[in-house]
Amino acid sequence: MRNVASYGSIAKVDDASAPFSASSPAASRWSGRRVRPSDALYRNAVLTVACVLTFGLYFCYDTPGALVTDITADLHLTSFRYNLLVSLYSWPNTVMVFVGGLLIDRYGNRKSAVALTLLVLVGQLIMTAAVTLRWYWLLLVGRFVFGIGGESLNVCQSTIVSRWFAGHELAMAFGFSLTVSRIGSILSFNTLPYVHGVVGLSGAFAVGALICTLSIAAASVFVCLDRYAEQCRARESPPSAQAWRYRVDSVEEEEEEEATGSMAMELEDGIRETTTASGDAGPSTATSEPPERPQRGSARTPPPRSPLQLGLSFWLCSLIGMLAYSTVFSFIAVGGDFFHWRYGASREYSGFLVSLVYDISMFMAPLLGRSFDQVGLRGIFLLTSCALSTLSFRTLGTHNAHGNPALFPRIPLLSMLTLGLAFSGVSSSLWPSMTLVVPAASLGTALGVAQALQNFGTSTASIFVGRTVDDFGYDYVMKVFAGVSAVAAVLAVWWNLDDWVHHGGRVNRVLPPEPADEAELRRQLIAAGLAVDYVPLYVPVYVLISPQAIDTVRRAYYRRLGEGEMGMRRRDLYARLGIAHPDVQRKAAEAGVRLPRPESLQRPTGISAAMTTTPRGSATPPAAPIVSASPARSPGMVVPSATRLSTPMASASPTPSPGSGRSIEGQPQPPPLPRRPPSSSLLHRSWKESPVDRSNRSS
Ligand SMILES: C[C@H](NC(=O)[C@@H](N)CCCCN)C(=O)O
Repeated sequence: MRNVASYGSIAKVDDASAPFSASSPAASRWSGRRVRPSDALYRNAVLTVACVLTFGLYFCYDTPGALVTDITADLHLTSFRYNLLVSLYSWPNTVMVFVGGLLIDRYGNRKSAVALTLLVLVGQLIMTAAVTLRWYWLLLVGRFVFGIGGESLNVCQSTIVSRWFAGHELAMAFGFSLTVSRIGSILSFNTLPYVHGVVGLSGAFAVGALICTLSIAAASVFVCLDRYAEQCRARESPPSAQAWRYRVDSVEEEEEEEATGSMAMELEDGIRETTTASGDAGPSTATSEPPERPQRGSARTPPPRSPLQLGLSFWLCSLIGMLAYSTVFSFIAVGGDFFHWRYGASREYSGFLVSLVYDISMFMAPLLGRSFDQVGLRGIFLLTSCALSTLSFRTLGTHNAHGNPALFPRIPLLSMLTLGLAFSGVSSSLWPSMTLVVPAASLGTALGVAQALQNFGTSTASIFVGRTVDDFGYDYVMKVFAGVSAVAAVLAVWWNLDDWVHHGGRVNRVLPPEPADEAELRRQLIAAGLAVDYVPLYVPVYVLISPQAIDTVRRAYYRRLGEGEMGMRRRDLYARLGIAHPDVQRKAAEAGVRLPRPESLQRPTGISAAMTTTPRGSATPPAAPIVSASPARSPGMVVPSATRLSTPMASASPTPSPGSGRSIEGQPQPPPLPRRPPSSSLLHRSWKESPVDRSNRSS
């Protein structure tokens, strides 16, 4: 997968470790226990404030559109001047939002959220002052500032959502954020004309500024919630545990490792964890923002990737978004005019048809998001949505002899319904998919690039429409839009194939349940002494010296010697008794090495010494201890088979008593047998008593 340090996971880590048991957050608050970041209430609060972050932005973004006739009349704007004002949101963002993404990766979501909501407010206040003073140039300045803050705020919101809700809630959380944004747009279109009638243009812009303060309040609450989550995590997780990061299952391991310099282990029962000495990059990450930037304390902290390193999958996804969004956004900008011109629709009905795109998206976004979380298929849905978009524009642009749409005669409503569905599908599947194809540390950068491309596409499409409509008419524009959507669909096919072939179909997979459960399981294992809470650097070492690894090597070696299970057991018995195996004695004799006397062979170190002095180096390996593959279970705890891999030998075996020593690998020995003088009769009896052993011996 790709690694997103899910706040969900972090929250559950808190959940697992915190000494709370009450399930109702409200009840627990009254009973004295603190609310934990993993509580549903807490997470819903985070989602709410994350959604409200862009509410003011979307309300104000659509203010010129909602007041187009009033603005142009009151400020005496030509069509060109009006369009310049509108497009000044997008043009700077073909570059600036990319810079914003980099800064978000660098400074983190909390600082960014506050700074960007403030910037949006400042932009809106400048515009309010401009319409009051009737200074057009100031209006342009205000829109410019507003746009710079606004698009980066979109990116910031996406990174917050993806980090708190990574996993099986991701798309739904994105869906809710889209819904709130759409409500902002719809509210703007439906209330501002009335507000303007009551308080005038300045008042209408001031209402927008007022709503922007809501977003600032949301950003402030987010800072508190996020910081509290970080504190919980820091308090309840030991530093080494903080280095654990749980992966969203959809980013390939190799990408993860490449991106974070980490090592991923796949445990036997499919638990996938990533340990990392890194995390999101940033200068202030050492201790300040664990949820965003988990502790690393390592020089291996990778910087966010440069856009060129983000991979084909990301670029395809961004291009699809650019094409799909640019057609819809620029259509929305001229839709009212189009319906009036083509169908003679009234201003109200045209407005209704255009707003259907947002209306449908508002309702569909969380529903689609939930479906994506449950069935996956984001990539397939993005492809279907692009195809549906093609169909919608094609039907709007193809007309019969009477000038009515050929496929849906006199019912542009149907085309708009399908376009609304298509737009919902694109917006609901694109952004969650985006978070699955790039490493967490580069998410801000990636979303910045994607938004920059989208702004470039939208600005270009708007200019294209402006220049084309007069000469070739709307039908031509609709056909071009259908063609652009078809290209997006083709890219979506490519994107799906690439993802399927190279990444195992991650964008279409159902994300696993929150890895929090795994975190809890690990915590229980550690508490029970059945797993180690090791630091990332030790992981490769641990894999190499794990009981399984040693046992595998031992078995492979013995098999080469032609020995079966019983032969191996016999060697174990020798080892327990601290006696050199006859093979060892023979090889020692061949090599001219004097074995220590039997008394000293009681100590495995004696064996080790004897073994290591074997000149050929390939002499019989030490008799490795029998490793228990079934550690004891603590009451009420489910221990998966994975336990074996994560169970240190030290905890699987009692502490070696003096004299039991360690094998050559430094592993603790199983409990020693009662110390008695080595006796060949004892060994003899052991063999003789087992018929299997007997046959083994004779063979
Ligand atoms: C999330 C996405 N928004 C964007 O991509 C913004 N760049 C566009 C803002 C335009 C607001 N009407 C979306 O709205 O689906």
